[in-house]
Amino acid sequence: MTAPAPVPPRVLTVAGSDSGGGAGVQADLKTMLALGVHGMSVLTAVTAQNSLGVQGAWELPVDAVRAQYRSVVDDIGVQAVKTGMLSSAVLVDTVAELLAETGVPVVVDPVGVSKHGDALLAAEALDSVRTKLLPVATVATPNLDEVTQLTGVTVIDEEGMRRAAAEILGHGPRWVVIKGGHLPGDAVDLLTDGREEHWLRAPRHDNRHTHGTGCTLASAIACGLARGQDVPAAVRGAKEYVTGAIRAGFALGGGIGPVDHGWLARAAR
Ligand SMILES: Nc1ncnc2c1ncn2[C@@H]1O[C@H](COP(=O)(O)OP(=O)(O)OP(=O)(O)O)[C@@H](O)[C@H]1O
Ligand SMILES: Cc1ncc(CO)c(N)n1
Repeated sequence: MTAPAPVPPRVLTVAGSDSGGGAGVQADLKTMLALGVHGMSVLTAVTAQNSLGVQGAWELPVDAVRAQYRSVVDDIGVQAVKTGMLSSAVLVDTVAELLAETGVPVVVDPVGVSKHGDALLAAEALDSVRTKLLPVATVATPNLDEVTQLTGVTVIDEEGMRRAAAEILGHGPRWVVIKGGHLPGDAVDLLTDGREEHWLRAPRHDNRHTHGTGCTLASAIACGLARGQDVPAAVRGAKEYVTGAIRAGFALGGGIGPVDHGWLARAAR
C-alpha cells in the first residue's frame, strides 16, 4: 500500500475576484500553488477587470462571506489567512470579527485602490480598517497610497517610510511592511515591529507589467507564516518571490500586464 500523501499547510485568502487573473483571489491562489501550500478562498466581491482597469464591481452579501469562511475554517482548518479587497465597512467589520476568533497569523493587505486608481474600498470603510482590521493583523502591508489614506502621512523618502510605519503600528498590527514600490529608485520596503527594522531592497525592474504585485507579496508572506517561519523570514522569502514575478511580468491586453506567478516553478525545472 502506498503511504498517504503529506498534507500541505493551508492558507486562506479573503479577497475580491479579478476576472483578468492578475490580482485579487486569482493572484493569491497562484502564489499559494507556487509556494507549495493548499490555497483556499473566501470571495468578498467580484470585479470585471482587465489590463486597462476595473469596469465594474459587485460586493457579496455578508452572509455569503461569513458562510464561506465558516465552511473552510470549521472543516479544513487554516494555518494563516491573508485579506485583500474587502469593499465595504460591513465586510471589514465581519471579517475582522471572524479573524479574531480564528487565532492564526493574519496578513492584512489594506487594499484601497487598484493600480489604475479604481476604488476597491468604500471611503466610509477606512475607519473600520483602522479600528477593527489593523488590530488583528500579524502583518499589515500598505502601499504608499494606502498609508496616506489611513494615516494622512505622505511619504516621499525612506525617512517618511519610518514615520508611516510608526503611524500604522499605532493602530495595532504586530508588524508592518511599508511598500516603497511607488518611490523612484530601487524597490525598497520597510518591515518593522517598532523595535526591529528590516530594510528589504531589490533592484527596480523596468517592467510596466506589475498588475498584482501587492496581492502576491501579501499572499507569499502568509505562505511563509503558515510554514511556521517567523515574520522577518516570511517577508524576506515573499520579497524574493515577488521580485522574481515582477522580473518575469508579461504583456497581456492593451494596458498593464500581470506579474508571472509561474517563474519559480520554471526556474526549478
Ligand atoms: N518595478 C518594480 N521592480 C521591483 N520591485 C517592485 C517594482 N514595483 C513594485 N515592486 C515591489 O513589489 C511589492 C509590492 O509593492 P507595490 O507598491 O507595487 O504594491 P501595490 O501597490 O499594493 O500593488 P497592487 O495594488 O498592484 O497589487 C513591493 O515589494 C515593492 O517593493
Ligand atoms: C480584486 C482586486 N483585489 C486587489 C487588487 C489590487 O490592486 C485588484 N486590482 N483587484
